[in-house]
Amino acid sequence: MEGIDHLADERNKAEFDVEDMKIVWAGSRHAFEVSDRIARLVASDPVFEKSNRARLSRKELFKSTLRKCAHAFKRIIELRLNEEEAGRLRHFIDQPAYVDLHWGMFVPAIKGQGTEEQQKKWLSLANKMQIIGCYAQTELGHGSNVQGLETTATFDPKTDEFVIHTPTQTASKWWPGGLGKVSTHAVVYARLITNGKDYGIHGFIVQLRSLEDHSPLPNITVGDIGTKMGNGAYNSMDNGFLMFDHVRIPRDQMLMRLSKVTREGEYVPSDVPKQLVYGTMVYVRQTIVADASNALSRAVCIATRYSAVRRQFGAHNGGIETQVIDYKTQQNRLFPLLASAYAFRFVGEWLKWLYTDVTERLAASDFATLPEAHACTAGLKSLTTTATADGIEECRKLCGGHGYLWCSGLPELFAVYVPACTYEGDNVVLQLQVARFLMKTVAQLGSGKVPVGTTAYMGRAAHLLQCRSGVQKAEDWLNPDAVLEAFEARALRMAVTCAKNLSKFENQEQGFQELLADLVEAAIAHCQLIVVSKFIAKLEQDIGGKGVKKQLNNLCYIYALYLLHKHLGDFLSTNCITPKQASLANDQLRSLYTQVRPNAVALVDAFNYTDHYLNSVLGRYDGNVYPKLFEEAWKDPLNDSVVPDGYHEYLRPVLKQQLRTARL
Ligand SMILES: CCCCCCCCCC/C=C\CCCCCCCCCC(=O)SCCNC(=O)CCNC(=O)[C@H](O)C(C)(C)COP(=O)(O)OP(=O)(O)OC[C@H]1O[C@@H](n2cnc3c(N)ncnc32)[C@H](O)[C@@H]1OP(=O)(O)O
Ligand SMILES: Cc1cc2nc3c(=O)[nH]c(=O)nc-3n(C[C@H](O)[C@H](O)[C@H](O)COP(=O)(O)OP(=O)(O)OC[C@H]3O[C@@H](n4cnc5c(N)ncnc54)[C@H](O)[C@@H]3O)c2cc1C
Repeated sequence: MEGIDHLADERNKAEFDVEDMKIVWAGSRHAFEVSDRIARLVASDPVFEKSNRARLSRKELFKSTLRKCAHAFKRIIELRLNEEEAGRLRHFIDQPAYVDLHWGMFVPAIKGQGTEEQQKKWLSLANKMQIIGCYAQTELGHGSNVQGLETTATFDPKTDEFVIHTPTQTASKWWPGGLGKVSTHAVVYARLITNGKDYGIHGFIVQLRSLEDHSPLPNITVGDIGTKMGNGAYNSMDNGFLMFDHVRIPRDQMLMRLSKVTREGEYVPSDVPKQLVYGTMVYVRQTIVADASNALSRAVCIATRYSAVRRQFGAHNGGIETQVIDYKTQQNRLFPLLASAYAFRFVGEWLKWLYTDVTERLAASDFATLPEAHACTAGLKSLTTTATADGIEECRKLCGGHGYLWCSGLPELFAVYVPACTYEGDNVVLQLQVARFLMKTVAQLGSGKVPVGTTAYMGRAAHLLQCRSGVQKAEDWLNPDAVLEAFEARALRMAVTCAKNLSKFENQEQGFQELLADLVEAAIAHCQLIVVSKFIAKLEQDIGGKGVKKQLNNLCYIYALYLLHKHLGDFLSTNCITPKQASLANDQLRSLYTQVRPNAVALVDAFNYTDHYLNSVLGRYDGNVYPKLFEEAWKDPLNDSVVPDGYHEYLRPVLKQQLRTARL
């Protein structure tokens, strides 16, 4: 059956041009061409083989990761790949590795927080990978509470050095990726102490290992924190621990673009917001949002193709059974995830723009949009990673029993992805940042300060607090104004209710702690509004290609109406819509599922994933699932021999014993 396209019928049903949709998904023709070329390059290179990852021991997996990274770097140089191409190469190699932290956090931290001189010195080494760095912030005792970090950097004016020290066990650095076995250097976050005064958390470049033989430098204890969830998965990464025993570094290894310490030990505070020390996290959160659509689309691609291949029930007299994708329950679980993948793609594009915009403003000493950029990156990182992790698990269930097999690609994808809900800020902690931002914005309403950007809708409070939805028939839910008004009114009313409840407390912080759960829900409502509004804004752009806009339109309203259905309690209890209007939204949703159904396989083909990247028997492009499941099963080490190891020691005696007992 090799070579037959089992999904050909599905592909023939499509009502739009897949090639055009591929360009929309990639962001531009150029981005598509780069991705396509690099994906094929990776798929055809045997060093990047990954189908056996589950069967490797941790040590073998780690070594194979080192090999892949070294080979990738060699190819980057040989082929003179630019930054964009190198990024795609790392993406399609699809194996978490120290390079992620080196390029994704160490280098950006130096760029963002280092002086020009420091950048010149350290980036020239880091860019050639003559040093490899990680981002050592989290400690055993504190991760979310950055202000609670305990590691100290005490200035010694006698020697013009900082003394980096781990005063307690809980102060040990714990978790940094790339730290355990690879990094030669780290940006270490520590409390800066000079002239006996603690000035809070600052970044320092610290060498950890010898550049000659890789052994830890004196007074440094470093190692890997141990195996993490799942086979393969994130275990290719050497998340590490690190302790300092009065390690000395020159003063000029404090990252001094923001605040400084002089030769005399005087602390010169930053003349820009001190929160810029958190800038690397804002950058990475933005990349995590962009990446959410990759992970979710991958799971959705697998579940959609398999749902079209898989048949259950519906046959009489041995006839052909129903494709499971035709069940409305399957559609109601799958299509909102398909729509979310597209929604996250577009909100990711927008967030990238916002990040670039705030960076340019900061360079021009305009700090006005920093709080919004922080709130958006934090809130959207939280929203998209939670939905993606849950979505991958839902896709596994959508594939029935076979989804539980490692070779479905879904268990490993889940295990790799789920820590995104925790790293770079726990998702609840991040939504609470959004909530604080919203409470401030609500408090300023009526003060003359006009809310802008993603909170601009709050400026229309007079209308949004009392409006009633005008939806009268199901199709009215396809009106962008009706959808936006419902989402805006819900978000605003939830935020205002929280603010009112907060005002009943004498102590605002105590009130905030008491209302945490409601505040998180208000923050989520605000973030969902952002995603819906950016999807609608995308549809207002000039999108060409046969039938493409129609499909995106359907997906946009599936995303919005599914959220409305899922959070019906919010919409009803805030009186934004009536039960009748909710029921009309459901009718519209079902109709949209019917319209998406013939296009579903083509909509996931538009992601343009190679079989290598998907690494899934169930998600194969050709849909040839069953013979390939057998092939994979035969490859399992347990099937190397017909009679298993241990038979003579442990099985035979039991069987013989039973035989004797049975004879008695
Ligand atoms: C060989 C081939 C190579 C090819 C190339 C490869 C290319 C690869 C590229 C890869 C690219 C990217 C990949 C990246 C991979 C990532 C892998 C993930 C790794 C994960 C790393 C980590 O987890 S690092 C650790 C992260 N830690 C956290 O996130 C901690 C969470 N906590 C916090 O962020 C904060 O402390 C807090 C937000 C919770 C705030 O705490 P607190 O209430 O104590 O507040 P503060 O007193 O500290 O501050 C209060 C005011 O500051 C505002 N604030 C807070 N944070 C920010 C911010 N980030 N920006 C701006 N403002 C901020 C806050 O709002 C308060 O403001 P006011 O209310 O106005 O006072
Ligand atoms: C795979 C992985 C890779 C990582 N890589 C790095 C790295 O490279 N560098 C680095 O420095 N760190 C790294 N980390 C650490 C990561 O950033 C932290 O784990 C993360 O910030 C969460 O902090 P925590 O572990 O202290 O969680 P905690 O804060 O202890 O969270 C525990 C629970 O408490 C809740 N909670 C905490 N505070 C509050 C609050 N104020 N209000 C309400 N609820 C609260 C949380 O919601 C959560 O449910 C990594 C972590 C993982 C899992």
